[in-house]
Amino acid sequence: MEKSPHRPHADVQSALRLSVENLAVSRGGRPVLAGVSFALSGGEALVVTGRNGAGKSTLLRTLAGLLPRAAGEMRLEGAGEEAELPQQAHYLAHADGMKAALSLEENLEFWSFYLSPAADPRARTIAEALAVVGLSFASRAPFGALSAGQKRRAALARLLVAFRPVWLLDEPLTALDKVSREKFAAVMRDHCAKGGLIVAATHEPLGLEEAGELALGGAK
Ligand SMILES: Nc1ncnc2c1ncn2[C@@H]1O[C@H](COP(=O)(O)OP(=O)(O)OP(=O)(O)O)[C@@H](O)[C@H]1O
Repeated sequence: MEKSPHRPHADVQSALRLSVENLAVSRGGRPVLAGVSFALSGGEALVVTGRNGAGKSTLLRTLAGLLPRAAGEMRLEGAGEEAELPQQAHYLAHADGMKAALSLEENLEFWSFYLSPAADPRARTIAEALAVVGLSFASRAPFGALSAGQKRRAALARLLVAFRPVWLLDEPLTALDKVSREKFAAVMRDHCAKGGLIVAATHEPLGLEEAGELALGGAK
């Protein structure tokens, strides 16, 4: 199960490193993950694959600090003083994490402040993030009035309005059309080019051709 993804951007010299060793996680008293090990550095991406129920979401939730480990180690190095992985990571789940009655702008204002209360030059403004995901025209619309793909694009904008070096993405392309998929692939490549790292669970190609792959088979 161990996999070492190769470097998509050899020129990126980043001290950022995420290492996971012998991770085991149980859910509902049943082992879901066992012996999961991988390591990746700034500039790299890891694509997590596996059948339904293999434990992809479980792995991401564990990395995000939302599920306890039964065994194993997870370490993030080189991210600065506040080096705890959950505080350094954006976690994009299946759910979009937005309030239906608030406008897109209001939702992103909340996330920007919540995720990064201090101004950070590496973060995009809300207007910039909405432009990147092609939703400038809907900034005042209530989130609940958006289409499924527009909602997902809004959720992706959340990754941009606060800077976090680690992106944990669960099926990020769900409901996105072809153009939006290509745009988001470029956003992910840009994040890696700037020294960030990505762990993404997916059933379909993400457009990160040089990413490593971790194929989960589920715990025996
Ligand atoms: N809240 C829960 N309580 C108990 N078991 C759970 C819970 N959530 C998930 N599981 C179990 O954990 C296992 C792994 O689920 P997980 O969602 O991580 O799989 P996945 O690989 O992401 O699947 P999919 O491709 O369907 O999204 C499954 O067998 C599932 O039934």
